[in-house]
Amino acid sequence: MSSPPKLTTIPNVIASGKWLKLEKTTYVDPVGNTRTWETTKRTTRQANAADGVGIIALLKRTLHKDCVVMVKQFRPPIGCCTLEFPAGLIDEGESAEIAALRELKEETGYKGEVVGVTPVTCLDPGLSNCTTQIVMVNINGDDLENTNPTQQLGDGGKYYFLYNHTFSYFSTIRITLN
Ligand SMILES: Nc1nc(=O)[nH]c2c1ncn2[C@H]1C[C@H](O)[C@@H](COP(=O)(O)OP(=O)(O)O)O1
Repeated sequence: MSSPPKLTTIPNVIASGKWLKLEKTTYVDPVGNTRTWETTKRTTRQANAADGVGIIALLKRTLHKDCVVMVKQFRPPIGCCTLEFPAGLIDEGESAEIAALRELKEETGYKGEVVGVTPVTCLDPGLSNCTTQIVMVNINGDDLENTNPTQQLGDGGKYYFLYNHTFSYFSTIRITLN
């Protein structure tokens, strides 16, 4: 089976904010028609890295069933709380693995160990060029450092808001696996 031709695209910025921009992307389709597509992009993208990581973290404790660690948090675009895998943007100079362990510590308080990482994937390519790597992490729940995990939410931006509503807006949920 032959692979589809790589298309040349020309972006034209329609609107730009601190975190996101909206572009009109012009491209020529495989039969020669010039078309456009409305595309959102993150302004924070680092060279040679995915935009962010999603973390599938397994909490392992002696005499307990394993748990998947998730976070409940308020998400402004949908105006309500979601139950999600811990996740976050990759900072400048970070690998996906380092970003995953940092975000897991910040959002749940757990110290983890990376056991796997996926290739870069695009979760909503009809909307955005935004990319993610899923990082698989094990948490040794018997480790003293992991017996009383405390979130490390900063005191700026959304976290200031979250600090005052910690329980209802950002909490760790453990789902037991059978
Ligand atoms: N689209 C966004 N709009 C904002 O107003 N602010 C945003 C957007 N995307 C990210 N951010 C800000 C909010 C946080 O202060 C930082 C980092 O978020 P991070 O924790 O890495 O990622 P999520 O948990 O997935 O929000 O970026």
